[in-house]
Amino acid sequence: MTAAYVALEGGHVIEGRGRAPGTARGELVFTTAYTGYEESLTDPSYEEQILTFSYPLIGNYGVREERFESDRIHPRAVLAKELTEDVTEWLASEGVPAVDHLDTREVVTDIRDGGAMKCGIAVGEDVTEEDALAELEQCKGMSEHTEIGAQVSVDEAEVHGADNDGDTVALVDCGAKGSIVDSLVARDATVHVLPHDASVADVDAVDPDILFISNGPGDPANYENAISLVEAFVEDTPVAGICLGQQIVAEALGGTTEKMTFGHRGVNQPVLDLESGQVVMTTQNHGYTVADPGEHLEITQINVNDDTPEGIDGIEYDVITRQYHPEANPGPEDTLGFFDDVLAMADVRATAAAPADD
Ligand SMILES: NC(=O)CC[C@H](N)C(=O)O
Repeated sequence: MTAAYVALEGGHVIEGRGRAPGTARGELVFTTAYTGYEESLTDPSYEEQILTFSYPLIGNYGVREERFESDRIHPRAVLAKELTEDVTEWLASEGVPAVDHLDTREVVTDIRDGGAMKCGIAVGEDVTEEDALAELEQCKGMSEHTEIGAQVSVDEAEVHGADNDGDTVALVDCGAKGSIVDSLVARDATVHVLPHDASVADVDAVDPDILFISNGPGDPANYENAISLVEAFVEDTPVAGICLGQQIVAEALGGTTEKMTFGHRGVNQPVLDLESGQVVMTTQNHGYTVADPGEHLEITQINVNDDTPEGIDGIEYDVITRQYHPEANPGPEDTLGFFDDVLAMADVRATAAAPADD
């Protein structure tokens, strides 16, 4: 059996069965999602993290590229109770260490008690506990990954839905999931996916109806350029954001963000809409949250479990953001209407700007 050691912050080492070999370090988090492992593993928001699946069997319906959210696996390593051959081969083919046959309840309880924590992993024929501890020793805290946006963003602008007749969206790619682009293109939008460090002139050049800030990994405070784009455009252009995007919009408009203890990761997070009183089930993957929306934004939706902000609207500006993932990959589709609401902001603007018809 291939040896596998998982060293947790504080020095506790857990042994498991080695599946995909290698060494890795990252922030240890867990997801309670029971389906959608292909979407989760290819979600760029998991960059620099080690992902524990609390659901006991991962890989039971194979691996299909059409379900991928990006072109590679983003977590640095994967832990589960049982990984199938299919998913193990996929992880191994991308050099991502994987461990199973360990007590994932113990790992999840440790994270719930201690918070998302640093972790080192060593998997292979000859590895020792010390190899995992050496990885742990070198592990940085999430907010120290100051260039994380560059690791996941496109380098050059891309256009999707070029032949569509609808709105033009400038999507600032801080690690965007593919299904966010697909959801907009399916609603007749032309989406210009711009690098995370796009300038004001780059955004102006596509003359967007909507400025959209994507999801992405790491600490929102490290996305200074995206924050400055929101500041530059919000007075004249409707702004939308998902997950990291909500946090960036809040930072830009005088709000603040903070790190949560262990965050929300799963596909059954209940969210209450404060106006309608309706609760919907949502997909989530975040470790930071908006602490204070500031005076230009109001909270419209909250998490039923812990009251954290899930939806935010602009007070005097056209802004809508969501902390959860309305694109629902994986996850329930209750929230897809968000994309219609975003694009409707452009229509309202156009109607208001049109000359009176009399
Ligand atoms: N999915 C995301 O966009 C995650 C946002 C941010 N990195 C967080 O962990 O809170």
